[in-house]
Amino acid sequence: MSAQPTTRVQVAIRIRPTIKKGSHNEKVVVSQSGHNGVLVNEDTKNEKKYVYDNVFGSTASQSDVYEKIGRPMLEEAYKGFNVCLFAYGQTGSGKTHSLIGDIYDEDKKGITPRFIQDLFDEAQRRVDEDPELTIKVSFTMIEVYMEKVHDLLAPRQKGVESESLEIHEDSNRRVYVKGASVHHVLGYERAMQLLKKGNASRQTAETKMNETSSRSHAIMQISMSQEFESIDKKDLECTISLVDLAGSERQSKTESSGQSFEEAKKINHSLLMLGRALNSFSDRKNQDAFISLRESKLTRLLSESFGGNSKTWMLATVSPTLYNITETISTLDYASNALAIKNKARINKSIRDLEFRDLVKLREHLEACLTQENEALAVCNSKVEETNILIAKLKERVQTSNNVQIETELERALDERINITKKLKSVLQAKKGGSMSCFSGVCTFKVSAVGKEYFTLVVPVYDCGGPPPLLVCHTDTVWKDGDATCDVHCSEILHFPSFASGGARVTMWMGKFSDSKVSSSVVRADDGNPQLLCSQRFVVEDVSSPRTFFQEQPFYICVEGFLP
Ligand SMILES: Nc1ncnc2c1ncn2[C@@H]1O[C@H](COP(=O)(O)OP(=O)(O)OP(=O)(O)O)[C@@H](O)[C@H]1O
Repeated sequence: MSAQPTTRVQVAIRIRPTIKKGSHNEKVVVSQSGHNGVLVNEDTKNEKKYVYDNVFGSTASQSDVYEKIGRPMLEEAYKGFNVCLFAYGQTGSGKTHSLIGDIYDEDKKGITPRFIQDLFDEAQRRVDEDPELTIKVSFTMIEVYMEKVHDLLAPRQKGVESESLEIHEDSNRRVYVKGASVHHVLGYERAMQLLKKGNASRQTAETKMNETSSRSHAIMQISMSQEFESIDKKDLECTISLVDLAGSERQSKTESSGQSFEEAKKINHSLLMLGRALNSFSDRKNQDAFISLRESKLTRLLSESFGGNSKTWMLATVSPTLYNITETISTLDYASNALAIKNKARINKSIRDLEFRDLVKLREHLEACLTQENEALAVCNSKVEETNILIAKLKERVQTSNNVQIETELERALDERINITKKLKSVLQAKKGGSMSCFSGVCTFKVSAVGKEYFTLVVPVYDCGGPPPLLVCHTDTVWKDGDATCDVHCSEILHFPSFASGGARVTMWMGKFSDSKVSSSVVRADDGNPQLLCSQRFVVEDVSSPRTFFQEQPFYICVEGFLP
């Protein structure tokens, strides 16, 4: 597999303005230094400077923050990269203010509404420029509260706790929340309605530090696809994740008790796990990071954003006062760790694009077969024509003389014609490979863990007059003494198109090892779906860790259908 270029997580700090509360020590000890520095000045002797990608002082506007973070994210999203922004900081330091703000006030609205507005404006501009382009946008919003995942956009009944959802991984090892509602959105207004609804459903409570403190981590996810009618242009898709983390807090300061205390414990635990994962990544102990990302719901959901297929931004918010100095330093250290994390983002080309390319290749292949068959047919026809002429001449001579030699010649010529006809048939049969291929599609998957995994793969076949075929598979993977063994079994093809009644064949191979290609025999559909019973073992020796093996070994299965 070719190496992906790495991109570093972009880290910005926002220092909030002071709020007069009277009783606290409001002495300002944290300030901006240049466009990317933070100066911490607890007393005149202890001055420390931190450096990041961007720093916003207490007078920075919402628009300043958007231009430095939101706009570059939008540009990357339109190129087809997954992008993620997460806001981290002490409770009351301005995460929700920066990420969402007041959506009804032009000056006070945060990064998310500005991003969505620009996303739709840009979509309109692109569609006006290219009428063959369709841009689709969908919106999902979930929260992690007390280590449970909830859909913030699902209808809620008062007093009834909403359903807790499971986190799953698809065959490409992408994490998703099963059952979270996906809302297709046509414009800014609808997106704002959803954002407002999701925000209102979020768990908030009044604490000593913040009147409307977010008690959950909220993840807003926007999926965007750019589909072109012309097959010359590549379809693109991406996921945009905007994460408003619950605030880190010290129980002594927030004076939480009872339910609030339990909430605070869970919040602090998940943030601690996230911090450990950041530490491991910045220390490059990736093996440990892999493990810690699975230790809380939050880190699991954010796993792609650290070290994975995403361009990631972090906005850490801090208070400038001496009263909050311990939390501020902890946030600044947290953010410094994030500076060292490198991701492997790649442009996401959609499956539809592959279908088009497969279709074009198939058409070229069929046209080449047809040309070859026509040429073979023309050669055979001319030979048959020649022997017919010879036979006619010999018959004429037999009629005029009764020569034995001529009769023998005639018999030989007749035999030759039979042979040529037989040859013609076998040439045509060989060219068709038994029967004529009518579709082919290549599916890809990765194994996610040692053991058995059952799954179905969508066969990317374009225009087969119904739902695309589904390949039912399972894998059985063992990692022993440094050798990884993976048995891949294909058992059935569902939704098999009826026009391919000549049967089906599967060919499997493993990414790096194209010489590992193996094909099954052609299995007839016989009025139903082809039952394949096709298994193949792939072995890779000297694998340093199963994780390397799983992440780097895509498997491919080509499914072909044949005409009768
Ligand atoms: N940069 C800022 N400029 C003006 N007001 C701000 C700024 N940052 C925060 N605030 C105000 O401070 C209050 C608390 O901010 P916010 O709710 O965004 O904090 P938070 O970090 O999300 O806290 P929590 O983690 O408890 O949810 C809000 O009233 C918000 O409008």
